[in-house]
Amino acid sequence: MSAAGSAAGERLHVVSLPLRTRFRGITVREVALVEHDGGWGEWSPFVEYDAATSAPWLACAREAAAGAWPAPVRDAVPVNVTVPACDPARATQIVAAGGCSTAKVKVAERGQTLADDLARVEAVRAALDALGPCGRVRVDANGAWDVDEAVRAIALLDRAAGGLEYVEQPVASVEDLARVRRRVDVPVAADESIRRAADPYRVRDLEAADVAVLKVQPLGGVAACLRIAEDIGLPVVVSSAVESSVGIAAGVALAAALPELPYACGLATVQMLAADVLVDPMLPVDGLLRVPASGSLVPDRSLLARNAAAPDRVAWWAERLAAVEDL
Ligand SMILES: O=C(O)CCC(=O)c1ccccc1C(=O)O
Ligand SMILES: [Mg+2]
Repeated sequence: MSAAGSAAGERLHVVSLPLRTRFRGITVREVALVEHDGGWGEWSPFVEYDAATSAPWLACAREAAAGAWPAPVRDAVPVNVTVPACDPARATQIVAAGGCSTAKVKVAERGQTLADDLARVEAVRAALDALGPCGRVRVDANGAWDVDEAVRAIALLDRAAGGLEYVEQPVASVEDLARVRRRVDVPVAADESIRRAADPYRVRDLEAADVAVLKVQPLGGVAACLRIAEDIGLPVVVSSAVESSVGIAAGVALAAALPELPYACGLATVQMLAADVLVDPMLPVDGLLRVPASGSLVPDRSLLARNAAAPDRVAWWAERLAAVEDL
């Protein structure tokens, strides 16, 4: 069995979900699901994260399991297809299968060149145009460029995309983000500068971004993100950490509760998984994710069993949970 006991009647179920295409250097996404009093939440900090980094992710899972999400103001959330740093032929397939008119393309991956990124973005633009007239392309560099590299790459990618909707985290530091923003016409989105920062509001104070990307787990849950959204004064894109459908439901709850949602959200990532924990997974139809009426979702027992992680991994997650609780 994949369950391990923990504090106060909480149970942890660890599953190992294969990815269809390598992403962030991983081919399997290991996630823990927290069950408490009939409620469920996902706790899935990446395996390399330490206890302190993993703590807000646990707060998000417990908020979900407690059924403590705010009421939605919309019944569907527009989403983007996510294109890993793959070859152009694979990118074409992913966009065609995704059925979303907005694509987010990973760029600046270690070991690849700008020419690789340009070829991928050109393929994505062509695949979107084959789907319909309103295709949008955004790119995410995960902070990999320096300022000069970013300025040059953004100009070329903007051309290859036939216009970029925005560039996400082109450089690592918030100071550099502000420098890039002053040198390019393409809007700049902040991701790591918010979710990994001691102070997410420096992005606002330095006028470093046009868009705030919020991920519910690293930022401590739906209520915490709603507060950040209100205070940061930027349009928000809710994005996933490549979660099972249970984790995606938390992102959907945030996106559904935001007063304004001007951009497609990065919540279609169940498309990247070859297995999931719900019989009816959180997959978009025509670029829209339906907001579930019941809020937090209950995983299917047989899918939990089928995708259960190995016993040594279950033990590792139980220890990890104990380490977060000892903080
Ligand atoms: O936003 C998306 O389209 C998908 C989610 C995504 O890109 C992501 C997933 C896991 C970890 C980091 C990131 C990221 O946005 O950098
Ligand atoms: Mg990002």
